Amino acid sequence: MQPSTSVEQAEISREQQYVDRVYARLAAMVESASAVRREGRERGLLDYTGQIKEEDYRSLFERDVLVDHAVRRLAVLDAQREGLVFGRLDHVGGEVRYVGRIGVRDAEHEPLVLDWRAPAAAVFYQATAVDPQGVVRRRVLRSQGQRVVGVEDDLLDAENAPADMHVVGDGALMAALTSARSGRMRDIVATIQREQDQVIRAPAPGVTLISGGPGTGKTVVALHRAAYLLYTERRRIQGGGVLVVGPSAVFMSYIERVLPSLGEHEATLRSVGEVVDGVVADRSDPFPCAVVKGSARMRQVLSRAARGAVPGAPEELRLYAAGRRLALGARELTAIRTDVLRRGARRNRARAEAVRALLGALWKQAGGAAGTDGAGAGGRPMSRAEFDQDVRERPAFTEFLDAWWPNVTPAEVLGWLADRDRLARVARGVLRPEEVDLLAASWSRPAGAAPARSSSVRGRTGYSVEDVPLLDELDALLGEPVRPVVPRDPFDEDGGVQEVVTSYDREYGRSRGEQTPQYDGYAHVLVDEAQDLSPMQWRMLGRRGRHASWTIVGDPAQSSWPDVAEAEAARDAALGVRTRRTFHLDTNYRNSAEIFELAAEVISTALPDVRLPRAVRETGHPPTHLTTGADGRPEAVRAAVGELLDAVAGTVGVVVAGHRADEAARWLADLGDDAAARVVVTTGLASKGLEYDGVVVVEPAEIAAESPVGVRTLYVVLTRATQRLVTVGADSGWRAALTAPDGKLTGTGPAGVTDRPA
Ligand SMILES: Nc1ncnc2c1ncn2[C@@H]1O[C@H](COP(=O)(O)OP(=O)(O)OP(=O)(O)O)[C@@H](O)[C@H]1O
Repeated sequence: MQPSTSVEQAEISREQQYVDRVYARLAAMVESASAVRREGRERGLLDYTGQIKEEDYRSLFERDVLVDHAVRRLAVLDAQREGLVFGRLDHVGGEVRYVGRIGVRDAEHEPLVLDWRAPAAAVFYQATAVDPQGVVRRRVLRSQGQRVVGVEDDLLDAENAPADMHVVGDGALMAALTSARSGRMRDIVATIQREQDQVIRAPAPGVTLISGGPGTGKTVVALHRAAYLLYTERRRIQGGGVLVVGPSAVFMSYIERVLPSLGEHEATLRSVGEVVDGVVADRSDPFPCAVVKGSARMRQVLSRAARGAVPGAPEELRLYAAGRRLALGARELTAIRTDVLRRGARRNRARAEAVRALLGALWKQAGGAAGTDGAGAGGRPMSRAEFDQDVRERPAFTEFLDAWWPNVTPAEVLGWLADRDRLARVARGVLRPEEVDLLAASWSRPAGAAPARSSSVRGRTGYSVEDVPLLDELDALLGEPVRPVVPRDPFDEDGGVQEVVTSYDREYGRSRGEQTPQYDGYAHVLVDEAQDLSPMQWRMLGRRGRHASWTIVGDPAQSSWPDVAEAEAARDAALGVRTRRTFHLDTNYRNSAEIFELAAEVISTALPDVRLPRAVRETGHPPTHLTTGADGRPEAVRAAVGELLDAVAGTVGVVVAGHRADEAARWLADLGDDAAARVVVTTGLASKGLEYDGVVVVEPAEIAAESPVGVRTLYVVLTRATQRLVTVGADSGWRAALTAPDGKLTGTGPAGVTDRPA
């Protein structure tokens, strides 16, 4: 049973034969789904003239079902070309099963490949040598395209292995972990570990909380869980959809291929700055301002702001009705507005109530309430209904109303708060004066600032990520304006027919790159890097998953949100009383043991009780520290990047404090095409969730100093590298200072570290 090259080649050829058979069958399945789609399209090419006949509707409906089914099928089949079959199980007694990204049956309906998510495939991930669960040998097939290039075996039950069974390969997991990173996350479907599989297959209802240190696979596991739930609960979940929320747009593009590679296209991926439909947040506020905007105290500020008078609104209503001059002054108008909105009414929904209150006040002034001298043109007393009708039709009233109680958008209300005095009034007793200054300044930035007036929340840029939950809160407080109900012809072009051809249109629309609409009532919400969410962000997400099941991924030790208790309270409010299931992952699959040792030392000093994961891989390359002096920084960084480009096959990340990002990009601008393709300059906060084969950390002390919880950000930064880590500092004091309890210098860096002057 010793591995040898020729034995391995023979095993690969044998597997290739099977894999070829599966691809041939897949081609036949694609052809038959394409034929169905063609037929559906042909049925749809009806030449309408005048009225549509009922049988045409039936035909359109059937076409829709056909196209819908065929298109979904093709999307699944098309996505699975690469490495379709990745696993094989040899059971006691000789039965062999193959596991793949999707299930494939032969023409007689016999299974050729089990879908990895099917219950029968679970054993592929769960069986171990201690508990083989009837499996003798587990084999992972490594492929490039449709070609099998390697096999990696685990012998789980030597006693039951037949004499002619070969066991080859060095282990699939190590091969996967040491392979070069491309800048896009890959799925791990072939090498999911047992404890990860338990999280992926946990029951759907309620809340699944996944914690674990850096690199423990939280993100990748959560994404596989989403694919698993879409498979096992397709009916429930497809109705509302899955929302996946991550920290940044860069992170979302880093993970965007994982679900499609698992055959799933149904999830909506949004960074936390893009959760509100149509709002594009293209920057983050500086830390002190972000902390105020994220705080739960903003609820009260916004609630007061949403109830305030519209700037420039008339302070008096004067009109002639019921034979009298009537007038309501500023105090009466304020009292009416306050009263209408006090009862929790949403401003844009409460216009009718405001009108009723105005009419009531005018009627009272006209003496109507006393029933004495309300009189029509001919001296006849006016009824209340006549009075109301009369007032409503007067231009003085309608013009007043449009100016006094217009529909207001969240963007407008946020814009009002750029006025410091107004903000100070609504924030009285809630925010400190210096906090008011920060916010007013952030909203009154001249160019690209949150616009003071716009027609809608949608389609605007210039907001910060921290503004987005505030806009969403205001949207909830203001409500959608009540629209007049226009009766619709159920068969008109824009109504009925559109409904009937939905799938056809959707498919056609997709090919033209159209966006699918956003749903607010998601069936499942997956939140990554949840430790960083502010209370206001939790409220925003809570509105999108009122009836959803949730998967929440986070690591408190990596948190950049200062008030953990406040954020947890907001999270608990968003999740309500749903059942919770918690999982903790303990193995760091990303970092080499040498690199993680340094990161562990840094975080343990700041958070002595932190539960650290175990890094499984040794490379023999401890981190290198370059001390540059004041002027040598650019040259040292360039040299370090050059060395890393030679040392690793994949990506190199250069991580700096926020204020150095532009200058660092300039240092590296002319390193050539290879560097342009593989090197990324990023900041501590922006590197969350990402990974690179080599990492250069520039001035770690500056990253740690960026916020009161900057040491946690530095911990994040020090855990981004898979293979090599270099730090560059003007002096070497940062290590001693960071790892010294109470800020005292210890004089020595962590063990196993190579020091070098640059
Ligand atoms: N079972 C596995 N097989 C192969 N690779 C794995 C496995 N589990 C995790 N990995 C790899 O480990 C790396 C870290 O995974 P991931 O980014 O999901 O970790 P994380 O816990 O979210 O990290 P962080 O908290 O630092 O963002 C990724 O490259 C991932 O593909």
